[in-house]
Amino acid sequence: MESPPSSLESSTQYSDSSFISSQTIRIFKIIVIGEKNVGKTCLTFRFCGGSFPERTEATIGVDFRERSVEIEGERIKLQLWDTAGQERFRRSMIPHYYRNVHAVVFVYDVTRRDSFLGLPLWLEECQHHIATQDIPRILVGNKCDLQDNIKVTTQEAQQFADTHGMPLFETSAKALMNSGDHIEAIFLTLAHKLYSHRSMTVPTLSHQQAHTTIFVKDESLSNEGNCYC
Ligand SMILES: Nc1nc2c(ncn2[C@@H]2O[C@H](COP(=O)(O)OP(=O)(O)OP(=O)(O)O)[C@@H](O)[C@H]2O)c(=O)[nH]1
Ligand SMILES: [Mg+2]
Repeated sequence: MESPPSSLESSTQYSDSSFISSQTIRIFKIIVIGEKNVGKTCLTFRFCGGSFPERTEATIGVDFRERSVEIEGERIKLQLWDTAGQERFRRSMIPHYYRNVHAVVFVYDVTRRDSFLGLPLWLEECQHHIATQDIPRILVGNKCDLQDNIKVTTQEAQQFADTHGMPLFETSAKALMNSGDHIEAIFLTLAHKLYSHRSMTVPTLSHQQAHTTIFVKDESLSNEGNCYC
């Protein structure tokens, strides 16, 4: 599979184009994984696009989103891999998801117990495909705006997170949580972890905004004719 495009949806841009042409920038690959419909696309869109998408469709293969942030005076690029939750849309992509990954975001839906109870399988998959187990990982419970329908308590989620050595964030891609932008804070926390953890330095290619989807070839998708991976 080709490398993902270097420049995608982002709410942050450089203002000085001379800076872009003369600098390199560290790029961090972050995969966002979890059951279908937990809100992976909405969370990544919200962080990179700034808003809650009106409408989403099941992710097929992977969508790339990217955002530059400044940490302690250094501009770094977070490349978010918004992965497919549905088995048939992700099966053949799994090795690509995990290759050279720098951080993992596990997402569950606080209104769906199955998405929480399935987390051990996602961790197992991750463990199976990543050689180094010390990369930053975080757990995100999404859809906290649906307060009357919460099926996973903070306590049990925290216990699970503690057991697996991950910080837990409960949030909503839809609503503003607390006073500030909670989603922003979650990804920036991860960015700080990455900044002081490990890195990959590659030249920056472009500052144009774009958005690209890679479709996955899967025999079970009888009507999906195009494959670009
Ligand atoms: N109320 C509420 N709905 C949400 C939230 N996040 C996502 N949704 C809704 O949940 C549904 C699924 O969201 P997606 O972001 O497409 O889910 P996904 O995890 O990317 O799903 P797959 O791509 O199939 O794996 C959509 O109808 C969203 O509008 C949230 O924070 N609150
Ligand atoms: Mg999706």
